Amino acid sequence: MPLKDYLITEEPYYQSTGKEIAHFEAAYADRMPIMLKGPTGCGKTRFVEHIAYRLRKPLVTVSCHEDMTASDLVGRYLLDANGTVWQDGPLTLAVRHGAICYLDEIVEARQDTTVVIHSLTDDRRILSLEKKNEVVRAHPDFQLVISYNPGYQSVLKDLKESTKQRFGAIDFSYPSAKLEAEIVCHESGVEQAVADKLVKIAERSRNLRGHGLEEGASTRMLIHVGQLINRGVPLGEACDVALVLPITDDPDIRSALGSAISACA
Ligand SMILES: Nc1ncnc2c1ncn2[C@@H]1O[C@H](COP(=O)(O)OP(=O)(O)OP(=O)(O)O)[C@@H](O)[C@H]1O
Repeated sequence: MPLKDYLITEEPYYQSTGKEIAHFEAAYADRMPIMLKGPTGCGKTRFVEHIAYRLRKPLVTVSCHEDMTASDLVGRYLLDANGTVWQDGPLTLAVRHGAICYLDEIVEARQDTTVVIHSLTDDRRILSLEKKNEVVRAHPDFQLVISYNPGYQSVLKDLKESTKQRFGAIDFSYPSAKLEAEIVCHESGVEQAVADKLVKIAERSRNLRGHGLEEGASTRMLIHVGQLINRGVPLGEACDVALVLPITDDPDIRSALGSAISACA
């Protein structure tokens, strides 16, 4: 099994927040490409890990960035003692061997990269390795999943309509307060009462979105705060280190967050 290192053998902890598991599994039955939409740190990656485990499929994850080229995805010739050898990139690996390929923040990647996925995400289901002069037909189990944060997009940096329209989409947002507190307890080890406070603080920070903050505190940030508290750092200081300072440099917003923290602590 060439992709055995990519199989998730232990069930990743995931709290479902709606019908996302059923919708994904229905889409997977037809290998429909899926886009996970939502803010940073709200559980998209954890969800796809959980789904890959449920479906018993290997998961190949690629974090996209602006310097990423098509070759980083599909592969390239490398020099070795015997001359040049072809090395499959992560996408080609997934296509050949039937993994779920998760392209995180694909909009960050250059246009030539996004175009590579077009022939894979319509009924052709093929990947052209132009440098190798090979066309790879997707394994029947292959599925493409991308993530997309609508908050970050601008006219200059957005997926082309012809890319978007190849995907079904599942919306993610922060979990309800009760669920989010449960997640923070589970992931950081803090008590319920502390997790409840952190979730209240996060809610207040999310209300500042569009009023000086690009995004409010994510579930991931709350877990970081909880982890510091678990190491003996007082709540206010933990919030400073893992929430206020990373999220903004604006003194007014820092002070607004500080007041929210004092009110909830
Ligand atoms: N529904 C959930 N069930 C379990 N854990 C969750 C859930 N939502 C968030 N988490 C926790 O929050 C952390 C951050 O979530 P995750 O890495 O999945 O975010 P993301 O949406 O993929 O972020 P990014 O867009 O920045 O990659 C996870 O490692 C996990 O600990």
